[in-house]
Order: sequence, then C-alpha cells, then structure tokens
Amino acid sequence: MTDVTFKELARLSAAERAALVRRSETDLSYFLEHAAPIIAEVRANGDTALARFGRDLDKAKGLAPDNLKATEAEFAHAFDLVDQAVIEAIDYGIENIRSFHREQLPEPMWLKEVRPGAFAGDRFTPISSVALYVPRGKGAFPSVTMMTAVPGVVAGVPDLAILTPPGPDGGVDAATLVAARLAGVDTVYKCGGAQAVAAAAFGTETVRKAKKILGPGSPWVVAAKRLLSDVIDPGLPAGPSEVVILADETVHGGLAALDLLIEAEHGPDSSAWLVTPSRRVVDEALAALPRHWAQMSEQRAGFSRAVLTGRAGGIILAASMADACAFVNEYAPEHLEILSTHPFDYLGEITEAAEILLGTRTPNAIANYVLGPNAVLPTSMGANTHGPLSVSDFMRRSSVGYVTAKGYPQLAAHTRTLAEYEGFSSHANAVGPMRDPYLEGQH
Ligand SMILES: NC(=O)c1ccc[n+]([C@@H]2O[C@H](COP(=O)([O-])OP(=O)(O)OC[C@H]3O[C@@H](n4cnc5c(N)ncnc54)[C@H](O)[C@@H]3O)[C@@H](O)[C@H]2O)c1
Ligand SMILES: N[C@H](CO)Cc1c[nH]c[nH+]1
Ligand SMILES: [Zn+2]
Repeated sequence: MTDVTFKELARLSAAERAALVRRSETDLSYFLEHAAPIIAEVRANGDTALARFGRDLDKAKGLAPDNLKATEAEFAHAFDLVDQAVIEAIDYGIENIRSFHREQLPEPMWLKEVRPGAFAGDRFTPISSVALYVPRGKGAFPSVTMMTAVPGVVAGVPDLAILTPPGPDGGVDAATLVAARLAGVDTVYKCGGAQAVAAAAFGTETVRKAKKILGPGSPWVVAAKRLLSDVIDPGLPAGPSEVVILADETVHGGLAALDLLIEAEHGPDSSAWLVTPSRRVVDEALAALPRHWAQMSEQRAGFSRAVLTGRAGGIILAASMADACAFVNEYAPEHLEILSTHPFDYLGEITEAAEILLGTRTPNAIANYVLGPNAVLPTSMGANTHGPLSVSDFMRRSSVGYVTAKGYPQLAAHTRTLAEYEGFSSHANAVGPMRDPYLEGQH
C-alpha cells in the first residue's frame, strides 16, 4: 500500500471538493515578496546584477557582464556536444510544430463591406519584439525552446530573443542552443528567474528590452511577470505543470498511473490527479505506482511522489464519468488525457482544459515534444480563459476601416445622432456640415 492521496468525490463536502483545485501557484505571496528586490536590482545595475544572480542563484561559474549572450562559437560547440539522435528528434519535432503553427497564421488582412461603400476588417502584424523564457531549474528544456521559438518565427516577429538560466559551467544548455538555431532564433541570453523577466522588461546593456515575454517558468518567473505586467506584456500564465488523467472502465489503471507520472515528475510544485469512476482502475493504479517509481530516476520519482502524496495530486474516485467530467471542468487543467477506447464520447463534456489528448496512444509526453500543438499552456485555472501558446500570441490585430463617398452620408447621419446623444460636440461636428466643404471635389 502507498500513501498516495485518495479522495472519493461523493464523500467530500463542497469546501473539500473546492480545495482540490488548489495549485502551488494559488498562493504566490512568498515569491512576489522576494522577486521584487531582484527586479529592483536588475533595473538599477543591469548586466552586473544579472551576472551576480547567475553566479549566486544558478551557481554559474565565470558568468560576467561581458559574457551574458551566447556567442557563435558556443552555438557551434553545442552542435558538437549534442548527440545526433537528439538533434534529429529536435528537427523532427520542429517540423511538426512548424506545420501545425503555420495553419494558425491568419491572412495579413481582411475587409468586409459592412454597408454599401463602407469597409471594415482586421489587419494582423507581428509584434516587434518578444522575449522567450526557457526554464532550466529542474532540468533543461530544448522542447520549450522549440515550442516558443517556432510560433514566433512563423508569426514573423523580427526581434526574438531567448532568456534561459546558465548552468554551473556558465553556459546555455547545449540542446537549447541547437533547438534555437534550428528554429531560427539566434539571440540567447544567459539569465533566468525573476532577473530574466526584469532584464526583458527594462533592458540592460546586453539584453534588449522586449514588448512582450512568453514562455513558462517556476513561481519565480510567474511572480516576476505579475510584478512587471505594467512594463512588459506577460502573455499567458504558464507556471508549474499540471495534469488530469480522466480514465473510464475500458483501460488498465496501470496505464493511467504511468501517464499520471508524466507531469507529476516536473517538480514538487506540479499538480496531477487521476479521476475515474472505476474502483478497479483506482486499485490497479495504486498497485502500479511503486513499480513505475522503481523505473524512474531518484530525483523524478521523488518529485512525483511528493506531488501524489500531497495536497495537489493523487487519485480521485468519481461517482460516474459525468461526475468525473464535471470535476475536470471545475479543475480547468493545463493538460488533460482522456484514457478510454472511445475517448470522443467524452470530448463534448469537457469545456475547461487547455489541451485534450485522446485515447491510449496519445500520452502527454508525445504532445510535450513532437506532436505539433503547443505544449506551453496556461496553468492554475488559466485554461478558463486562455488557450495554448499560439501564433496569435506573437501578433497584434489592428482594425481597419475605409468609408467611401458612397457610404459616407448614411454612416455620418447615424454617427451624428449618437454623438449628439452622448454630448460629444467634436464627434458630431466631424460628421456634420463643418466637414462638407473639405470634401468638395474629392471622391
Ligand atoms: N505551463 C507550461 O507550459 C510549462 C512548460 C514547461 C515547463 N513548465 C514548468 O516550468 C517550471 C520550470 O521551473 P524550473 O525551476 O525548472 O526553471 P526556471 O528557469 O523557471 O526557474 C529557475 C530559476 O528560478 C530562480 N530561482 C530559483 N531559486 C531561487 C531563489 N531561492 N531565489 C530567487 N530565484 C530563484 C533562478 O533564477 C533559477 O534560474 C516547472 O515548474 C515546469 O513544470 C511549464
Ligand atoms: N509538460 C510541460 C508543460 O507543462 C512541457 C514539457 C517539456 N518537457 C517536458 N514537459
Ligand atoms: Zn511535461
């Protein structure tokens, strides 16, 4: 028997059921308090502060104000260091991610004739500068590099730069450099955490100031984005990974347990629930977890055990699949797997989930790396209003309007009526007799 957290939905009070949706991000007060001085330090001392935080927090040997940006030699060396199989997998993933995101690219502009002679539409243009955060606290993330860089390049952002914590050798993770180069991003800065968000927001001697920052991170990154949201657009909220595995009677609980561990292994601050109406699935999952843990690295088994024996993860027995789907919608997970031989039957019941993976051959792992959809996803109930990272996060939309001589009289008359009602004299004058002399002779 394990000490995995087990809950039976039917036996919970409303307050106990509501508590199940808590994540590590629910209370960020510690990180907000301690990120604030880091931000102030970077704002005041720029590169000197970045180098010092890199040495102190990331234990990055030799990091200095004059080597915060990856050089061409470091990119070249990275290709020598990384196994050919890893380079090929990165390339394969980038191809799928690129082909998926190209489908999201809107037409540069559309115009509709809303009334005879009056045209209105949208124009889409890339944001001029976007910083991409690639985490590296509890592991390296070339996959996040792929997921953030590719849509930015597809969107046509002219100034894309990656910020990622340096390792103990003072350098950027080699596979991250490979992924950046293959995806088409050549600027990589060696800074992470709150200090990286501050560097992108204010700019430093080395780090170019950006209009927006995208990419997931630890609570340090999430807190800094929140504190700086009036200086830099923080994009969608993407913090510690979380998953719900929804399993019905048709699958083995051991499989559900295997997939439950995928996102639970990110860190002790992850969240991971298996929800099922099947007592058999619960028992099989509980029996399988120790076997699965025995096949994991000590660090990752430790992280996932902490999650599944704590308040933010474990196994939930629902009264029915309808009850289980209702829980999923209350939880609004970042990742959802529907483990069933007929997953499409439940798809219509799910309204709140950022990513929905169907069936027994689509584990989160595949979607995290190579399937194509973006694996940077909103966490902590962000799925209630946000979708996955997409090309549109890298673009701005402008409305476009054009009224011709034919359309003008009708639109002007209605505009004048409304402007007079609201008491705006200049608005009314702009479409009244005062305009007419200026329009004479024009078509
Ligand atoms: N939502 C998503 O789409 C998604 C995708 C991938 C990863 N993730 C999540 O991103 C997170 C990555 O976190 P991580 O820790 O691996 O990397 P990270 O780079 O986000 O955080 C590490 C940085 O935090 C800072 N830091 C650490 N301890 C600190 C301290 N005591 N004081 C001040 N700063 C400190 C350091 O600067 C360090 O470089 C994980 O939780 C993972 O689950 C989410
Ligand atoms: N599961 C993460 C998003 O929550 C993405 C990822 C990258 N590598 C491993 N996992
Ligand atoms: Zn993952």
